[in-house]
Amino acid sequence: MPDTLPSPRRAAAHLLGQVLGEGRLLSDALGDRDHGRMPAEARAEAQRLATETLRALPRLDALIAPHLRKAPPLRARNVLRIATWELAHGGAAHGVVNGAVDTLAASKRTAGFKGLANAVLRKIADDAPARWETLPIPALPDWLRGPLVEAWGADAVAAMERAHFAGAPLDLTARDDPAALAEATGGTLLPTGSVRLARRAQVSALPGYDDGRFWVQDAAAALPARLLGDVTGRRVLDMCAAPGGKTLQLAAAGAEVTALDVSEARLGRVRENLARTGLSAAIVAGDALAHAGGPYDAVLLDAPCSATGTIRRHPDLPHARAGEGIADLIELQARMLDRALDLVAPGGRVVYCTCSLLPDEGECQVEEAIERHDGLTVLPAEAPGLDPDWRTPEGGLRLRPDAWADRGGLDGFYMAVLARAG
Ligand SMILES: C[S@@+](CC[C@H](N)C(=O)[O-])C[C@H]1O[C@@H](n2cnc3c(N)ncnc32)[C@H](O)[C@@H]1O
Repeated sequence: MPDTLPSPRRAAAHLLGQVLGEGRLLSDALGDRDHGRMPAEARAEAQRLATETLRALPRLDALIAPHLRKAPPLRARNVLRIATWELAHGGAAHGVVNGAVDTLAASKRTAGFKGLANAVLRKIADDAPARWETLPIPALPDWLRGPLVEAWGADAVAAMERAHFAGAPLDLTARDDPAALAEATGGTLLPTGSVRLARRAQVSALPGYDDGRFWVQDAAAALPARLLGDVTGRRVLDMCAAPGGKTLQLAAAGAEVTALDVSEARLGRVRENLARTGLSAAIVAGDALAHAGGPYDAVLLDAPCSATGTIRRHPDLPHARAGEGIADLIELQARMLDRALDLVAPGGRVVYCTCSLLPDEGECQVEEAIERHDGLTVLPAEAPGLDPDWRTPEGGLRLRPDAWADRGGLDGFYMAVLARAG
């Protein structure tokens, strides 16, 4: 990027190029130094444009395609996609078209497409808002759709795709008083104890942020720590802790927490979160497979996974990835679960969880662990507000994005409470 700071539209086009051209996750591209130089508001707007464009990509391409004889290169196509999203969502034609033309003009590589963009976008502006709702809900790519249809059926996957397209509300976990947080923020207190805000909000401007009264955490992601029950004074290992949502919950509930993670950089986020909330935990940087502490009264293993349960928030994921690496993650999850069972004291509990929609990273891991370990049992999951529909045959909980559709959905998650023989 040049010395002058890019407009949010140009920065959004760059982010799209990183995801669709380079196969990078948006969260990684957002961490690039050049992006970090932009003012916070422009950064947030660029992220919003890139995220919503990725969420709607097939619809946008369907609106653009009839007006093109030949697809322009990716950079120019991404500018057209962003502008089309804006036009379909109430953007004034004049401003959006000029913005797209300026974005193309800012780079030698795209300047030649100014005239094309001007002509195409003017035509799209005429009918995009009316046609938008008539277009199909974007489908997941085949690499993910196939296994999900096999696991959950075609109707369930269609419902998940609707949930992905609808996006996610903003969920908060209260440090100490969920009802007071709901009142202060104008949010809804969910049956499981999270506070849900229907509208987008600048998190750091919400009441109680500076005093550390809450942290952002999806309602599904807030459940695994709750499944450990009363942890007051208990030694708990949070085995894959960063950025720390579950560490904060455990510390707020009175546990003596060890927050372990292999990523020193990500542990920086845990430190920041602990400092803001005034909570404490022992932070350990290291590989969970080599961790030699303990024994612990309980272990929470939020294992690295495909993150396919978070597509509502991260619609870049199915575009940046094509299922590569999942087999390695499944093997790592099994080894980590074995390690967690070694580190917990006899009679202690291990909560295993992943934010994945794939049974291979959830239900199957627990079934296979039970076959590998004599005396290992699955305890019934207990926490306020659990829906009976979430319970699975092997004793865990399966949460899908299409759950709680009338309340705004949930991230996809799997979790189970395992007890080592005493
Ligand atoms: C799903 S995220 C954890 C989210 C976290 N529990 C929370 O609630 O904020 C998975 C984490 O596993 C960490 N990780 C990956 N491999 C690891 C390993 N071998 N040992 C320890 N941590 C690891 C990653 O750095 C990442 O922070």
